[in-house]
Amino acid sequence: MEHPDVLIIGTGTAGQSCAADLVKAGYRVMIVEHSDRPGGVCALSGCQPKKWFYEAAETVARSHHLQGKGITVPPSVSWEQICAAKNEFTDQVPGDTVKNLKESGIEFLQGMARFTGPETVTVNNTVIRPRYTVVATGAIPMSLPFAGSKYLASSSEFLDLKTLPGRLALVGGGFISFEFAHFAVRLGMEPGSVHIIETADRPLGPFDAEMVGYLLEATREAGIQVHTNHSITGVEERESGYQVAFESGETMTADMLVHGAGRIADISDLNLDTVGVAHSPRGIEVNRSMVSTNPDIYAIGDCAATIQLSRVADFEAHIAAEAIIARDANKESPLINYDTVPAVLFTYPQLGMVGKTEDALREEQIQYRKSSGSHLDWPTYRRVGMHHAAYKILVDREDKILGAHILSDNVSGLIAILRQAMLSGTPIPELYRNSIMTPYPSRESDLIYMLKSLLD
Ligand SMILES: Cc1cc2nc3c(=O)[nH]c(=O)nc-3n(C[C@H](O)[C@H](O)[C@H](O)COP(=O)(O)OP(=O)(O)OC[C@H]3O[C@@H](n4cnc5c(N)ncnc54)[C@H](O)[C@@H]3O)c2cc1C
Ligand SMILES: NC(=O)c1ccc[n+]([C@@H]2O[C@H](COP(=O)([O-])OP(=O)(O)OC[C@H]3O[C@@H](n4cnc5c(N)ncnc54)[C@H](O)[C@@H]3O)[C@@H](O)[C@H]2O)c1
Repeated sequence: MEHPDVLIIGTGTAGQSCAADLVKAGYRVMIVEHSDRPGGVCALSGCQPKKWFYEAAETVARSHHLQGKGITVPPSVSWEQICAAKNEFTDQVPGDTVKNLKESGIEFLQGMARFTGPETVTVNNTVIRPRYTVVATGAIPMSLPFAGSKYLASSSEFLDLKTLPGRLALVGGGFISFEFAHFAVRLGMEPGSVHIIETADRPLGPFDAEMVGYLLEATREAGIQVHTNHSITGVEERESGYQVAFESGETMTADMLVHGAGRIADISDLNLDTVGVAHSPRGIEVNRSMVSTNPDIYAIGDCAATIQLSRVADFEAHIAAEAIIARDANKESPLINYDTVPAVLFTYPQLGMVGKTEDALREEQIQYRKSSGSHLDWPTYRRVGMHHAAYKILVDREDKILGAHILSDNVSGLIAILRQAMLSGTPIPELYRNSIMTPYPSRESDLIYMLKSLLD
């Protein structure tokens, strides 16, 4: 029997961050991983690898916009080279992960972890009785309710393709489908051959509806077909390709179908019911210190019923580690706050947001003022030939930001500034004044144009 202070299940970004904090604080930490490729989704098949495709796609898209503005021949693309560069990165991840864990003094155990008693976890034949367990098992594509869903490839399989298919249908109109569709049409697929199939009446539910509308214009202009209100009833493999049947009676044929219809917590094999950990299809229920309904078991990252983003997973990991340390020291637990979680969709243009959408403010009957603009023809966008850029900033009665939404070719800088203003409660007049002396001309120096109408 092993008796670590803390057992962490999963070596993704959440598990690694939590383990690093706890070992630094002097805890005996053991981490378990069942995959023969430790390191987690973000590094191996999510945020990082997809960015290799995004960067090349951005260059292609931008060069097309710049035709007639100095670019005469848009670049030609090698999918194979992008994959090789991406694989050079991902191939290092499993080895580096284990090496870093061990060098930091974290005990690494290969195997599938399961709760086998009220206070025990078993990995292979090793029984572990930790003081605390942190579940960081991530998420997997959710199972879909139609016949033939087995024909859908996962996002990881798509990122490992040797060549792009002739016709591609992405099932689900969320983050994964939009990002993949945008880079697939820039990296070799013919306009019109990429489809996004969304069951709801609009895609990208968490984003501001009006901003999504502007992104949809750019998406369609890039040659991507977006089908909303389309419920799949079945998929069949035919000689001509995969035939997708819809509730309406329509059909569509594609050479490849990819799952982009949501991911659910990877917790079904853990035996959570034996240890009294409440969970739902959204994941493990946690309080604001990441404690589950069992006080000795924490849940962080994609397996917790919170938000599935990498840096949210990391932040939750730090909160859980701090909460464990605080508990042992009889101090108050830290609490997480999700009010200013930023999200960026890596399409071209990118769509970024922080805080609330306009719909949410209306629904919650929160009074607000807004400054917004679309199809911006500021020099920033004229220079790069982008005519879909848009923004929306929502403020309360005290001039503090409630939500900010940007559609641009590089949104992260602006979203980070607006998020900092939210965190520090900076009122608009002060943010405007601080933003005058910004490096100029840049995306960020345009902020004063966005804020000006809010000064009245
Ligand atoms: C295609 C794609 C693109 C993405 N892009 C972005 C992005 O641009 N920005 C962003 O913020 N987020 C992005 N995300 C989301 C981000 O990847 C996740 O939020 C993040 O990886 C979650 O980390 P995690 O540590 O919670 O889980 P994971 O990284 O999934 O790690 C969980 C680990 O636990 C292991 N495990 C599971 N069960 C057990 C068990 N019983 N015993 C032992 N080990 C177990 C798994 O094998 C895995 O290694 C993307 C996701 C995908 C799929
Ligand atoms: N840039 C980023 O930060 C980034 C990129 C990729 C993924 N992610 C994370 O990974 C998570 C999973 O991504 P995702 O794109 O799979 O999910 P998602 O939750 O973003 O979108 C899923 C979409 O699929 C739709 N859907 C559900 N069932 C369907 C069906 N049967 N047919 C058609 N449509 C259906 C939903 O209505 C929804 O719009 C995201 O929620 C996000 O948190 C983040």
